Order: sequence, then structure tokens, then C-alpha cells
Amino acid sequence: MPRLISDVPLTAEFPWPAPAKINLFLHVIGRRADGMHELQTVFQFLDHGDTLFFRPRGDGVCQRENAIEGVEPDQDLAVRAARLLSQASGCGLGADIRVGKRLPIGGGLGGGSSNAATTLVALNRLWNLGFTRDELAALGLKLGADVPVFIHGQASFAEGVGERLSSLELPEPWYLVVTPPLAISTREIFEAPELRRDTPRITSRQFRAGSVTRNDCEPVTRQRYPLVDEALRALGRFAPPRMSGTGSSVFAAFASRPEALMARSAMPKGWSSFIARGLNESPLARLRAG
Ligand SMILES: C[C@](O)(CO)[C@H](O)COP(=O)(O)OP(=O)(O)OC[C@H]1O[C@@H](n2ccc(N)nc2=O)[C@H](O)[C@@H]1O
Ligand SMILES: Nc1ncnc2c1ncn2[C@@H]1O[C@H](COP(=O)(O)OP(=O)(O)OP(=O)(O)O)[C@@H](O)[C@H]1O
Repeated sequence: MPRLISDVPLTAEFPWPAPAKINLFLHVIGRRADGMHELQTVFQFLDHGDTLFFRPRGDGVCQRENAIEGVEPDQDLAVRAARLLSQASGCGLGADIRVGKRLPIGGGLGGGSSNAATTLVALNRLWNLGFTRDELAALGLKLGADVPVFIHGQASFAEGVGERLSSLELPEPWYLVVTPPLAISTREIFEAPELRRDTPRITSRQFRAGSVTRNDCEPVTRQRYPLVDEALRALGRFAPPRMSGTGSSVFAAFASRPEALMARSAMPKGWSSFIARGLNESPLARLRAG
């Protein structure tokens, strides 16, 4: 039975899930006056991710307790989310935060955004603030375009920069996710002159009816980063591959775990990869709903 948030003792040992997302497709529709890109995408969650732990403090200090290679504590999206929430509520509370990292940094799986969303949801509860889900999503959008979907917690057809969400029921296959050893800056890919920004809009209904989709960032990333090209080709020997977000991770769907395992064993040695189930409801939302 899933645990209800209201049923569990929310001690500092309580593990708050921060799942990965994948973009089943990513269309770049245009560019806004502020430079951000108008997108259409479908998000699905994976039953694989980071785990966060929170110990509330009465003195207003929000800090991370553990080191994460490549992420300075003051830049950490979990810490920034905690500070934003403390400030927005004026509650004067703080928290010690521990981030158990499993997701690759700059891997296109939304790890930083997911950490931020989990922090907003957890501290809203632990500090007894009573913000609604929509209020938390609006706060989260200040930290990153991917934060709102993690707060929403349902697989979604998304528009805008990813903040206009409508929930979807999707198949929940096994995914093999392969991350070549490199971190990619989302900004670099969106700023690339060669990025196509004119994909015609589709409707959610067209997507559900099987309209052909792609990841518009994929040609840019694979041309600039040959390892991503190699990952797509390696995975493509087993199932149709696709890149998530702006990379570096790529994924393919399989009907069973053994099939995914077989493909995994053929990936280049030393690359990180994992097999996970696609989820239409995120583990964070499941916890909230009980
Ligand atoms: C590629 C996706 O992961 C798809 O889900 C997201 O659109 C990116 O979300 P994110 O990592 O939370 O990205 P943000 O931190 O919001 O944006 C990083 C940078 O990428 C560029 N950016 C991002 C999203 C967007 N729709 N248009 C952009 O041009 C901007 O230069 C921005 O400063
Ligand atoms: N807690 C965190 N976990 C991961 N990255 C973080 C975190 N806090 C800040 N960051 C920074 O956020 C940036 C993007 O990290 P992230 O792992 O979310 O990228 P990503 O998986 O490519 O995300 P997206 O698919 O949203 O582009 C990196 O530059 C990283 O230093």
C-alpha cells in the first residue's frame, strides 16, 4: 500500500523521492521575446531517481549537508528552492538538506529540477505552509522550466516552456536509459544557431493518435557531441532510440525487463545506464495522494 504523507512519521530519515523524467518528444515551436523557447513536449516519469532528506531548522538557514561533485551548495536547486519557499512564505524556518544523487548532472533527465520540486513539496508539508500545488508550481517555474511538471506529478502534454500541462495516460513500458560520459548545458543547445525553431504545433489529440514526433534538439546535440550520436546508434540496434531533453541521455522502450537488460549488456563499457519503468504518476505525487 502506498504511504499517505499524513500517515508517515516525517523524520529526518524519511526518504523523499525525486524521480527522473524523459521527454517522449520535444518540438521547438518558436522563440519568445525574452529568448526562451516555446516548446511542445510529453513528459513521463521513471521509477528511478534521487532521494532527499530534510531536517527542519528554526533559524531560517537552508543548507545542503553533503557534497555533490559539480554542484556548489549555494547553486544547488534544492537549496535555492528551500530559500525561495522560506522567503515567499515569510515563515522564518530553514532546513538541512541531504541529496542522495543517482541521476547524472546535465543528463537531460531533469535531476536538478526534480530536486527543486521535491524540496518545495516536502518543505511545504514540513513547515506547514499550506501552499497549493499551483502556487508551488508557479514558485518552481522561477527556478527552472522543468520544475512545474515534477510538482504536477502526472505524465503530461506540455506547452509554453513546459509549464502549461495537461495530464495524459501513456503506456508504461520498460526503458533503457543510457548516459554517455558528458554533461550538456541546456542553454548551449537552445542558443545554437543551427537549432530548428519552426516545428508546426500539434494537438494533444494528434499526439495520442500517433502523429510523427521527434526531438528537435537531437540533431544539434548529436552533431556537437559525437558520443551522443554513438549512444543513439548503439541503442538503435535494439529499439527506436530518442534523446531526452537537450541530452546527454538517450532512451528506448522495451516490452519487458529482460529485453532491456539484453540491450544494456551491449552498450559501450564504462557508460552509465539504468533500466526503469515509465510512470504516469510520479512517486512524489503517489506519496501525496496516498
Ligand atoms: C529541455 C528541457 O529539459 C525539456 O524538458 C527543458 O526545457 C529545460 O528545462 P530546465 O533544465 O529546467 O532549463 P532552465 O534552467 O529553465 O533553462 C536553462 C536555459 O535554457 C534555455 N531555455 C530553456 C528552456 C526553454 N524552453 N527555452 C530556452 O531557451 C535558456 O537559455 C535558459 O536560460
Ligand atoms: N540538485 C541538483 N542536481 C543536479 N543539478 C543541479 C542541482 N542543483 C543545481 N544543478 C545544476 O543544474 C544544471 C542542470 O542540471 P540537471 O541535472 O537538472 O540537468 P538536466 O538533467 O540536463 O536537466 P534538464 O533535462 O532539465 O535540462 C547543472 O548545471 C547543475 O550544476
